[in-house]
Amino acid sequence: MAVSGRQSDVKRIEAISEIGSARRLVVKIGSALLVEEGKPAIERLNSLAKDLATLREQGTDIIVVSSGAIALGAARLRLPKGGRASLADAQAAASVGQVALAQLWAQALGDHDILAAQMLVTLGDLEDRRRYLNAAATLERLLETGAVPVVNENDSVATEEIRFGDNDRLAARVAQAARADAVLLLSDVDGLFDRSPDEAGATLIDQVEGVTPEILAMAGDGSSSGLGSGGMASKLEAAQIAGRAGIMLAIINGSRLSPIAGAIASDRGTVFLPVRSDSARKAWLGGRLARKGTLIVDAGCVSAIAKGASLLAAGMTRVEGEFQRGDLVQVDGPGGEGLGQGLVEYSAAECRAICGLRESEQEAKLGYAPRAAVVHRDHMVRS
Ligand SMILES: Nc1ncnc2c1ncn2[C@@H]1O[C@H](COP(=O)(O)OP(=O)(O)O)[C@@H](O)[C@H]1O
Ligand SMILES: N[C@@H](CCC(=O)OP(=O)(O)O)C(=O)O
Repeated sequence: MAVSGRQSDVKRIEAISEIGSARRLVVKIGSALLVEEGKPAIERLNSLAKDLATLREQGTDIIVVSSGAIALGAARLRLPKGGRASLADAQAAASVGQVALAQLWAQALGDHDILAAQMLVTLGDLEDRRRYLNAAATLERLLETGAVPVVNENDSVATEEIRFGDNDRLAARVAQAARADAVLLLSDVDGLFDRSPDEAGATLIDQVEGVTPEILAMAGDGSSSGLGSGGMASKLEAAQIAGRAGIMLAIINGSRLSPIAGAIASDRGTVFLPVRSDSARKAWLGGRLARKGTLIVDAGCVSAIAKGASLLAAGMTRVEGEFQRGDLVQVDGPGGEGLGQGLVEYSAAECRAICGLRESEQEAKLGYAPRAAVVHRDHMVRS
């Protein structure tokens, strides 16, 4: 069973109307769509399950990423603020709500003779390469058996600093792990608008090629519709993660009945075209989220990195954060512009000691022969 290797077996899909031809599809549904006033939105869930069953009959593997545990659990436990008043509340609510959520999916998919398989993951499960490959293998096996994995974050154990918090980025990471061709994020809006859809004159963007700073600005402060946590900002981050892995991502309106069939028929929504197809390992690295620190580099280093060179100590001007050798760090240019991220070859203290030094000057500071680079190009992914 191949779970690593290149992403080249991902089929290139460029329009919502082509979703039906996807070999493997991840569909994410948010809390706001699945839970209404503390109760499951059964009609919507059943209609979505019917769409998913149709796609499966046509030969598309389906993975569901479903939010809603906290919202459902909070209503059952009568917790304030939808269970989000504190981390402890959210974790308790998720424990109670996840049982209900799994039952709902088992029933909705079961009506179409499809077995639902619950899979709860934490950020750490997908950040560590070995655990990531293990999760990938589980997904692969489940799909082989014909079950539909229903994935959610394991909210009852995930801690604040190391959690996704939104299921948009989780969906993109799952798509990468499963080598899916496309991700559909179901929202309560038709897609990405050029400004908040509540503002007069807001226009739907049909297609995005590369999530630029201008595109990111359209999501505003990232606030969401209420029950959810990610807002449009986390959907754009998800698009970046998927795009880097060569996977198309689309945002469509999930509030209507038969949302996927409707979006395929009308081709309405926002499509984020895959920007490149990194190797599976580089795509995994680029999609990692838990950065431990930042290395700031000078203009010369910016152009060297742009040409594919490694990050050398001589080009480093500042080191932020505390990290150990092998940790993931962000790499920024002199103006704070994000250049990429990679696995660092030194601890933060060692980086500070050799910051700005040439190779010949480093040994005296380190007490041992310096390594080839601070971040080697093979372990760096550009933004
Ligand atoms: N530029 C934008 N385009 C579309 N929606 C936006 C934009 N800026 C902010 N939003 C808000 O993002 C919300 C969708 O995110 P969210 O509520 O987190 O959904 P979900 O719970 O489905 O993940 C929309 O209802 C809208 O209010
Ligand atoms: N994992 C959480 C959902 C996180 C979240 O709020 O996601 P979303 O509603 O998609 O913005 C839950 O099941 O309640």
